Amino acid sequence: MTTPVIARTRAELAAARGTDTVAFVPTMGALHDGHVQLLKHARPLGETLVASIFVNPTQFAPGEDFEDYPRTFDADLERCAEAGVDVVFAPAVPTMYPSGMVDTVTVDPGPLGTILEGATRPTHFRGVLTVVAKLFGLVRPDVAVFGEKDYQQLTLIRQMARELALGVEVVGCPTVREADGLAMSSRNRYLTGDERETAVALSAALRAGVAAAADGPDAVLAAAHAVIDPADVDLDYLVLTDPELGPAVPGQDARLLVAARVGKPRLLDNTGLTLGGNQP
Ligand SMILES: Nc1ncnc2c1ncn2[C@@H]1O[C@H](COP(=O)(O)OP(=O)(O)OP(=O)(O)O)[C@@H](O)[C@H]1O
Ligand SMILES: CC(C)(CO)[C@@H](O)C(=O)[O-]
Ligand code: BAL
Repeated sequence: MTTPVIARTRAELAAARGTDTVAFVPTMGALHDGHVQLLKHARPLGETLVASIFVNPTQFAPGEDFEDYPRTFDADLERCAEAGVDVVFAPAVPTMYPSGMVDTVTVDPGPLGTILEGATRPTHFRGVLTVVAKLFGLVRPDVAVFGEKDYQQLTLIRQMARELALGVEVVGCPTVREADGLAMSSRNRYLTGDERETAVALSAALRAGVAAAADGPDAVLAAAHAVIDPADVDLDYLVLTDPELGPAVPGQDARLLVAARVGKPRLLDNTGLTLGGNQP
């Protein structure tokens, strides 16, 4: 087991990073087995493995859970050590935002940032992409690993790295689930016992959609909707797209994405599938 170096400042990070190739896993902490899987996936992808733990204020809108977001630094450090992390970058807010939260240059996520999550959280992806761009600038990774659980985020970060030529290879990692199918998420700890049982409907809906894939897009959506009881689950969206989040095409690979509030937390899940049906 390694003991990670903890870097709090930009100078400490630069010293700890060294000159070897770097694989990087950005997180907001409250680490669970999903994060550990990302770290294990990233471990062989660089000589040095850097994880960041930073609850980024600019991706939370006023009234969202920035203050309440779980912070479990000591336990996170143990999980990082077990997963072979060399450097944990855990900056304070002014280290990431030296001028305060008033950066005049930010990353515009473009049209993809306004749909799905972006329709409900209109400032979210600007905050995510801006902090990820800053983290890339500070950590200077060769490879960065993100979870498919946040599929729209992964898609946007890939697009940013490609279109802004950031020189970072963005790698996606499959969603890690609880035994009953619920996607692991730091916010699952907000669920009460009853809500935890209800929350399994999201992954069950995705499985029902996948089981109907051969019958085409309408059948997928009908099967998935049939699993969700609107009395318990406050559904935000349940949609079928192509893998780039454009319109789904019969006969081709697709993505089925769901977001819903179950009690306090807003939960996300998604899956890949191949649609039956005739191509137009
Ligand atoms: N169940 C999971 N499987 C795979 N990757 C995951 C999972 N949960 C989170 N990740 C990934 O971990 C990285 C850090 O995510 P973050 O720290 O926001 O955790 P989270 O569990 O998604 O938290 P939240 O509950 O706030 O959405 C992201 O790339 C995210 O997609
Ligand atoms: C990518 C990220 C670390 C940026 O704050 C965050 O959105 C997350 O943990 O998914
Ligand atoms: N993993 C998503 C981070 C957020 O909801 O702010």
